[in-house]
Amino acid sequence: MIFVLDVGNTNIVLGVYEGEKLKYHWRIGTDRTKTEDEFGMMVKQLFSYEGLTTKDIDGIIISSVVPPIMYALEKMCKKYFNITPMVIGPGIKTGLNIKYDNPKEVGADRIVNAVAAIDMYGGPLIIVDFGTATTYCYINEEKQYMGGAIAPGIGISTEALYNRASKLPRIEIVKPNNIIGKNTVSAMQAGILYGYVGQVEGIVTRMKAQAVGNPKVIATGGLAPLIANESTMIDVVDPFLTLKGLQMIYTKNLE
Ligand SMILES: Nc1ncnc2c1ncn2[C@@H]1O[C@H](COP(=O)(O)OP(=O)(O)O)[C@@H](O)[C@H]1O
Ligand SMILES: CC(C)(COP(=O)(O)O)[C@@H](O)C(=O)NCCC(=O)O
Ligand SMILES: [K+]
Repeated sequence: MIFVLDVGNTNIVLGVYEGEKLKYHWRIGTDRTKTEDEFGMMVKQLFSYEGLTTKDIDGIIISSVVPPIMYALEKMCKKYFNITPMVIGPGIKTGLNIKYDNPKEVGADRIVNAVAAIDMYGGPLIIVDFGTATTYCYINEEKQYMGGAIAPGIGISTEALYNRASKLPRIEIVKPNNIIGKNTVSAMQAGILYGYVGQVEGIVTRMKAQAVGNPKVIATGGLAPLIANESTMIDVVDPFLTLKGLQMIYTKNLE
């Protein structure tokens, strides 16, 4: 079995694949202060809850957009699994043709998502990832990664709102009963949810206007289901797109 880790700015999503099947998955906070031993104990506990041990794992692959956490994570892999992990970056084949000014600048999560989505859905594609940031990636009909857009994510935008406006509370991001809010909480929920739906529709419409063919729109990330429920523009929600891409890239790099 292989162990895959997707390190985002808010959460680390971990998975165990047996062949092409995702057998287990977990989500933990991206704590930049944790040591290799703390990560090791956390992983051991998650594993043991499922009856797994570190000895069941033959290989590890990590994608990260948080460089400061990598020292502890890589050390954890060596100490507790006795495995040097593959890390998405220089030296790892992805097969992706990247048309960014500087291809090295593209976030590893965006690359991994693109690899998985191209394999599963072909091109053209628009991938929307609702993470700390909301990213939009356009993949053309020739399966080239053309670039995209990066916007502040739903969670951090909501945080900015209550941090900067004294009378606005911290709220849960859920669908309100009405677009016309009758109290502060539901007015904020309406603004955030429908504001985001509008952003997605606005950006996707503009990207589609430039695209050749009709790109399929794939959504992933923590809050994807909530937004997808409110919009007909999202064709597929795939919460495990990044984990799938990691499994595929691992296999590609074994030969
Ligand atoms: N299952 C969930 N339910 C509700 N909110 C979530 C869930 N998972 C993540 N979030 C929220 O979505 C935002 C992005 O999370 P995530 O997709 O894990 O981001 P990243 O990949 O940047 O770490 C965060 O604000 C987080 O609090
Ligand atoms: C845009 C991101 C911050 C998204 O990260 P996330 O929301 O998943 O934590 C990340 O992909 C990143 O740091 N990218 C580098 C810049 C770029 O892709 O152009
Ligand atoms: K992510």
